[in-house]
Amino acid sequence: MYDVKEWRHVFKLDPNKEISDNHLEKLCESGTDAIIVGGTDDVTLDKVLNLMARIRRYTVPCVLEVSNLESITPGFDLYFIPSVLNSRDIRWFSGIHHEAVKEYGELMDWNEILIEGYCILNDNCKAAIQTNANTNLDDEDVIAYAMMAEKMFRMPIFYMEYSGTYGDPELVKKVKRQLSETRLFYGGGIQTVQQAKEMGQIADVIIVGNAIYENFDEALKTVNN
Ligand SMILES: CC(C)=CCC/C(C)=C/CC/C(C)=C/CC/C(C)=C/CC/C(C)=C/CC/C(C)=C/CC/C(C)=C/COP(=O)(O)OP(=O)(O)O
Ligand SMILES: O=P(O)(O)OC[C@@H](O)CO
Ligand SMILES: [Mg+2]
Repeated sequence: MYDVKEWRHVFKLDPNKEISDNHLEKLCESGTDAIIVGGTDDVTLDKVLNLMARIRRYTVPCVLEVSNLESITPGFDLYFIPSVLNSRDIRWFSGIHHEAVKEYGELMDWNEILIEGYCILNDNCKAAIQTNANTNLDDEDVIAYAMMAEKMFRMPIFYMEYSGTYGDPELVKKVKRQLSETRLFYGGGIQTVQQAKEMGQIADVIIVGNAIYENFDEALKTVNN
């Protein structure tokens, strides 16, 4: 199922973290809609290739969320390219992307590439620090970024990224009301079934990341809620 419009739940696996074969099998066969491979720290080609090969034993769609140019490899079903709308540094919005397209544009299969308009909302997360994101945003600011993603840039995905901390369901609701075409991805701090239910009822897709490494049994239960 490679159509993100059909997705409700995704696990995000960090190539820089260990996962046992047993846990990986349970995630891949859980009924989740896809596995995203992505992270911020030490994402190397070797680690990405290793994780991709292990996920490839299963039929679940497998997506690379590109975090640097060095670790891009063929073999994934889809490629998600983050573009950080609230970065203070244009490199993370379009700069690296421009370099990449200049170098590899002719080789890229645009049918398998989706741009994610990221709005990073947790000041302390690694992605916010790396991209120098302005997280000092009120609700109207976030809604404006969502509208830009959909109406101005026609991005297929608007990603509310609270990485490591649970976000504000009321704000996610307000953003959801603004979007009709662009899919709303919510990620951050989902550790329990209750949280998955709450955000899953609002956002189009919820992403569960760190809980996989911190509380595996609870993370697994977040599917189908
Ligand atoms: C060979 C082949 C098949 C080619 C495919 C062609 C292709 C896809 C080419 C790419 C073209 C392109 C436009 C590339 C641009 C690439 C790029 C590097 C863009 C910048 C990405 C970016 C803005 C990264 C910033 C960080 C970020 C937003 C990361 C997202 C992931 C994230 C937030 C993870 C959570 O962090 P985590 O590490 O889990 O944190 P904790 O440890 O605290 O949990
Ligand atoms: O790791 P957590 O906090 O679950 O966040 C998931 C994902 O949005 C990270 O990019
Ligand atoms: Mg993480």
